[in-house]
Amino acid sequence: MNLPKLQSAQSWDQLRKDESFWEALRQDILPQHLYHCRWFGGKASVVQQVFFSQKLLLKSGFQHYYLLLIEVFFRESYAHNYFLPLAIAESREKLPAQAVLAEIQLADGSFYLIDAVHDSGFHAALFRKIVNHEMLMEGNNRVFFRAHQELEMEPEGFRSQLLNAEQSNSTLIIQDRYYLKIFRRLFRDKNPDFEMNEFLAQQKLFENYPKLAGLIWWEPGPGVNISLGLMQEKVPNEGDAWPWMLKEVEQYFKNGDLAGLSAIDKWPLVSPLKISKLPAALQQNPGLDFFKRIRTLAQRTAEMHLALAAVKRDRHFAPINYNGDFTVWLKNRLIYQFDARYNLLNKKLESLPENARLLAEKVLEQKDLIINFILGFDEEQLRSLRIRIHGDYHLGQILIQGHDFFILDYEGEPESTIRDRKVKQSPLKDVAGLLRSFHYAIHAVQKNQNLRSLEHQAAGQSLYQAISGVFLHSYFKIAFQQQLDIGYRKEITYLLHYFLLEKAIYELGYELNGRPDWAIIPLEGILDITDEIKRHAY
Ligand SMILES: Nc1ncnc2c1ncn2[C@@H]1O[C@H](COP(=O)(O)OP(=O)(O)O)[C@@H](O)[C@H]1O
Ligand SMILES: O=P(O)(O)O[C@H]1O[C@H](CO)[C@@H](O[C@H]2O[C@H](CO)[C@@H](O)[C@H](O)[C@H]2O)[C@H](O)[C@H]1O
Repeated sequence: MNLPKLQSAQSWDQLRKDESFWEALRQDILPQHLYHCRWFGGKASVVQQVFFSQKLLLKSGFQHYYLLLIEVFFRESYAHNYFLPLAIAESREKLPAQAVLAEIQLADGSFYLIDAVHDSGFHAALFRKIVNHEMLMEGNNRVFFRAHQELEMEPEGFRSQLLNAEQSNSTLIIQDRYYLKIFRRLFRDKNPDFEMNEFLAQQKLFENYPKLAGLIWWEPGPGVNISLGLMQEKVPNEGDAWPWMLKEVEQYFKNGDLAGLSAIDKWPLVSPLKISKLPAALQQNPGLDFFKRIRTLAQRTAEMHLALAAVKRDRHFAPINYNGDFTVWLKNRLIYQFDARYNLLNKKLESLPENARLLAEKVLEQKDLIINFILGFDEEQLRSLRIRIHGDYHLGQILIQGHDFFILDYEGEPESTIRDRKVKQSPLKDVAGLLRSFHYAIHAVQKNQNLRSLEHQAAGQSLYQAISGVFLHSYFKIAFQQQLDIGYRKEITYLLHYFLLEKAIYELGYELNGRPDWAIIPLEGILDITDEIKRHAY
């Protein structure tokens, strides 16, 4: 690849002085470079201008790095802020192409200008600064590094690596003990992941999340906290719960007496079910051990919510009632989202495979029912409380450790603004997220293995209602015993229907934009839920 070239008469550590260098970087290099970055969320838009809103020099021994806050303006009249740390490298041999911005000729030599997350010296510098509680400062412009436990640099040398996952952030694994998540898209506010982890760490009521080890944030002026980094202890694990569930579902279809499993009576989507009441065929396959694990997952979910609901004094976390403002916000947001999805679906209809197109047409026919249901939300009918929730709860956010589960990534729904992600919601919204994820896993296996017979579909439905039922039974039991206010029975059913529909609509957009061959799953989900809504005649 032909790299752009930049030059300066200054050395790397004095480069601040050379305005023309930064102008060239801002105007000629960054607008193109951003499109190669995984974390850049504006790929579907056209970059018009890039500005540096802040620039600080980070020194660590003889190494120098520049920390940049960049503001990207799009032709579509909106803007994003990102964090871009810069380093120089003498060679680009071991670097992935997207790590390198330009070749640069400076007073102290020729280098490659790179994203500093690819430089292990930068990892060590960040960690050292966290360990020592350091601060970078130029006037009122400050970056804080704070450890949340006793940390030390390992004497026999520092080890780190950049996690190579499809991510919207950059994660460093440090000394194989800590995960340092560096937020790339920035907001003039605490990131919810940062805020929720700080809260859970102070409060010590919930155990099954990665323990907080350190934080990094930027204060460009008094009272402004821009979260830059969140460091947590590594949770030893056997992978996340998504592949685990896929494997269980695959086994289920492989081992199963399909005739018996598909003959099981159907029951409503959100009914709790005691393990001992499971039909015999399901007690054998996938088996009681599997359902006990689902019970543990429900317990951890309820414990997370109990911890998030426990503090009354902190206004960011104190549980609150439903009110008119919330209802207006919820309806507007969901109607807007549904409209956008409806139009997108119409636009993509012809390009969808035959089976997806048939489902899409059915979903399009449900437009009035869906809109009426969304607009029917009435806070006067609701007695339960709203709390801070996980917000993007699915099987991929849960790590498996032995027979237990750890819950990660409290950043909230990626498409929402930071303010929207912090709005207090029913904890049942998270529960609905996970129920959708169970549905996803079953349908993903059916899709990948082409298990499309009526028997396979009915056996899939039996499994889905059993997993959901066992999860709900256990979650409700703990919620009722420990006074987590999720509402009276009818309210719970209504809220679960509402959030199942909301999540499936969200997923439809996510899939149509990112992986259209998966769109069939939320389409099926929406149709299941609209059937239930019709049965309840809300
Ligand atoms: N503390 C941790 N312990 C073990 N694995 C972790 C930890 N934090 C993150 N991971 C791994 O990194 C992946 C991405 O982390 P996550 O917080 O979900 O980042 P992102 O918000 O960018 O998706 C997780 O799915 C998990 O596999
Ligand atoms: O990347 P994030 O963890 O923030 O979540 C986004 O990507 C998820 C896909 O990986 C998406 O989840 C959807 O697909 C999952 C299976 O891949 C499934 O378990 C979820 O239920 C389904 O919503 C998630 O919605 C999106 O925010």
